[in-house]
Amino acid sequence: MISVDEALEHIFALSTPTNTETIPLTEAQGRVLAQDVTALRAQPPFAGSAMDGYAVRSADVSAGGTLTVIGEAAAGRRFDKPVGQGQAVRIFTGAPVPDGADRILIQEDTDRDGDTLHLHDDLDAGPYIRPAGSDFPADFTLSTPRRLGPNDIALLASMGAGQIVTYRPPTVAILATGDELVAPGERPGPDQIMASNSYGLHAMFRAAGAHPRLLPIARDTAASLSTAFDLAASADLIVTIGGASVGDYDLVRPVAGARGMEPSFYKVAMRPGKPLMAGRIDSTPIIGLPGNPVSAMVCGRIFVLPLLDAMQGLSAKPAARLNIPLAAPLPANGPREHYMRAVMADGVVTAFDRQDSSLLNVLHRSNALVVRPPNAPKANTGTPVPVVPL
Ligand SMILES: Nc1nc2c(c(=O)[nH]1)N[C@H]1C(S)=C(S)[C@@H](COP(=O)(O)OP(=O)(O)OC[C@H]3O[C@@H](n4cnc5c(N)ncnc54)[C@H](O)[C@@H]3O)O[C@H]1N2
Ligand code: MOO
Repeated sequence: MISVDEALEHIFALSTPTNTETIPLTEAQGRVLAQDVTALRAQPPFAGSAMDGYAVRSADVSAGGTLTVIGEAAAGRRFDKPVGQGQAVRIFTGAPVPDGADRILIQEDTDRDGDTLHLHDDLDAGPYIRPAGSDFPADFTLSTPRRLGPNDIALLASMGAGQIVTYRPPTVAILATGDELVAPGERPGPDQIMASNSYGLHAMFRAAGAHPRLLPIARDTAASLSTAFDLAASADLIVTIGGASVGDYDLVRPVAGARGMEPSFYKVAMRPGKPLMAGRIDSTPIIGLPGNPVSAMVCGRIFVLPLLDAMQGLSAKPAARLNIPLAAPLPANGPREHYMRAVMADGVVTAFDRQDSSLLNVLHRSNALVVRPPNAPKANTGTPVPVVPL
C-alpha cells in the first residue's frame, strides 16, 4: 500500500488545468483568476475628502477664527477653483479636495452663518484627506492564480475590471454504486439505505469551484456500471463511490479496467479510505472512493479537493494543516495514517471516541480531522498534533 502523500502525487500527475474563459465579474465568486488584471487607474483617482465639512488651508486655521465659504464640492462634482487665503469650500465625503486645501474641518467643529464659517475653539486635527492612489496605484496588478472571493471581487470592480479571465470550473461526474442505495426523497426498501456521501461530495465539490453532476445510481452489475461510465464520459473528472473493495459485487475496478482504465494505484495506507483507487480513462482522471460514507467524505477532502484546486490552476499541494494541542490523550496508531474526526475549540482539539467510517452524525459534529501518522506512539494531553480543518 502506498502512503497518502504518494497517492496524492499520483493524483496530481493525472490532472491538467482546465481551459480558460472570460466571464463578467458578477460570475466570479469562487473562480480562479487565470490572467493578471491591472487597474485602469489609481484609486482614489484624486485626493478625496474622508468627511463632511469644509476644505481649508491649514495655515489659515485658528481656534475660534472665521473663514469665508466660496463654494461647494460634492462626490462626483468637484469645485474647480483653488481655495485662497482665508477661504473654505463646503465639501462632502468622497468629493475631490479643491486645489490649495490641505485639511478638512469636520462640520461638527464649525458653525455656519451665510458665507461666514465660525471655527470652534477645540478642533479635530484631521486632516481627513485620502491622497490619490492611497488604496492602490495606477499600475496595481492582481496576479494569478487566485481563488476569488467577495473581497477580491470588490477590489477588481474598483480596478475597473468588468470582465475577467478565469479557469473553467471542472465538471465532475459523481457515480454512486450499489443495489442497496436509493436517492434521498425516494422510498427505500427494507434492506436499502439512502445514498448520502454522493450528496455530501456534490456540495463539497461545488464549494470548491467545480460543477459536479450526480449520475443515476448504478446497480451492482457490469452493464449498469458501464452505462453509468458512458454518461460520465464528457466530464473533466469522474468520481465513483463504493464498489472498490474486494467483495463479489465490488465491480468498479473491473468495469473501469474493461473500458481501458490506466490504473495509477489501488489502496492507500490510510484510515478511513484504504480501498481508494485512481487512474485515467482516455485522458479523463478517475478517482474511486470507498463506499463507507465517512471514508468517501474524508477522501474527498484529502484527495479530490486538492485535485480540483490543481485543475483550476492553483498549486498542487495537500490540504493545509494546523498544529493544535490535544485536549485528551490518544492511543498509539496502527500502520495506516489515521484521519480522526474531531472538534477544535478554544485552541485545543478533541477526537471523537467513535471513529467508525459509517458514522455521518459524528462527521457532522466534527470541524477538524486529527492526522495520526502511521505507527504514531500514544499522544498525551497537550501534545500538538496536525489537524486538517473541515
Ligand atoms: N474483506 C474486506 N472487506 C472490506 C475491506 C477489506 O479490506 N477487506 N475494506 C473495508 C473498508 S476499509 C471499506 S472503506 C469498505 C469499502 O468498500 P467499497 O468501496 O467496496 O464500498 P461498498 O462495499 O460499496 O460500500 C461500503 C458501505 O458504504 C455504503 N455506501 C456505499 N455507497 C454509498 C453511498 N453513495 N452513500 C451512502 N452509503 C454508501 C454501503 O452501503 C456499505 O455499507 O469495504 C470494507 N470491507
Ligand atoms: O478505509 Mo475504510 O474507509 O476504513 O472504512
